[in-house]
Amino acid sequence: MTAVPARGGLSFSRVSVAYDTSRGPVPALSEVSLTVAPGEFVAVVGPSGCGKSTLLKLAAGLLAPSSGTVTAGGVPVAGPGADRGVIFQDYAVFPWLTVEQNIGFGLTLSANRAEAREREARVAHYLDRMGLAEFRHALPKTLSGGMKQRVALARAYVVRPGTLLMDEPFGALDSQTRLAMHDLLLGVLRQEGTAGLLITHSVEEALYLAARVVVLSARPGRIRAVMEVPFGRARDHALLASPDLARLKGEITALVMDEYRRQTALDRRPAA
Ligand SMILES: Nc1ncnc2c1ncn2[C@@H]1O[C@H](COP(=O)(O)OP(=O)(O)OP(=O)(O)O)[C@@H](O)[C@H]1O
Repeated sequence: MTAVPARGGLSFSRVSVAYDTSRGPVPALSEVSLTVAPGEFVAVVGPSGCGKSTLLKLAAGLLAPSSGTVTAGGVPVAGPGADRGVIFQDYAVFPWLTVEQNIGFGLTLSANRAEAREREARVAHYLDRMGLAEFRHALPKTLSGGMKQRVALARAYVVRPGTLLMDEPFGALDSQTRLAMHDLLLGVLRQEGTAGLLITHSVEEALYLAARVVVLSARPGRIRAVMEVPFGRARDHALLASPDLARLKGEITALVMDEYRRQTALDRRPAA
């Protein structure tokens, strides 16, 4: 197969975020510098509350940094854009649209006749791959949580964004569906040359999907470690039983637990 061009990509340069609250500023990220190359998929792990979602919101253009710069595809992020597909953990689907209309939503506006045919084919492809073909005319309220999340994933994939931004997108899925969705994502990344940033609590998921795993420190999140994942691009389920994966999982889990303990100690400190 001819290699597809690598697309998308992100750059965070010395990015800090402090949220304004009634109790004063809450620092969430501190001096984070990270590059996701075009076509590269990077996972971020770290203790709860360390700033992972904040990092993703910056890339999505839903939040501006207090200092530092964020670019997507080489362009400064000034807000949300079609070049970035965002998937959150909470099945963000439109309740008044059918499954099929939800999946095709991002394609509707630009459709001329040739595009409309292409659009239908793409929507049908993802309805099928997500196991949702039978439910194409169903409204989201009639679907399980896991099915709604598959609709949200399909809606992001179908528009072929250069960069996918994913915040715990597989957390609510049963373990078999999760594995199937991992493989589908790997296929999308390979076929479309898509770059991405994945936030996950699962070190194993991070290692199975990503080229690099970033460990964030206790709040305010700093980069504690960046681990290269030495498994190449072709991943399969045999990897999950490999000693190499187990060793890396152990190393990364130890770092996350170390930061978790620091975070817990910080949270117990009386407010100044
Ligand atoms: N809108 C907000 N206003 C004030 N503080 C916020 C806001 N959003 C997040 N925070 C705080 O910023 C810190 C980082 O939050 P963030 O959601 O990025 O962490 P996280 O690593 O994604 O957490 P989790 O793994 O639990 O989802 C937390 O202390 C959180 O309470």
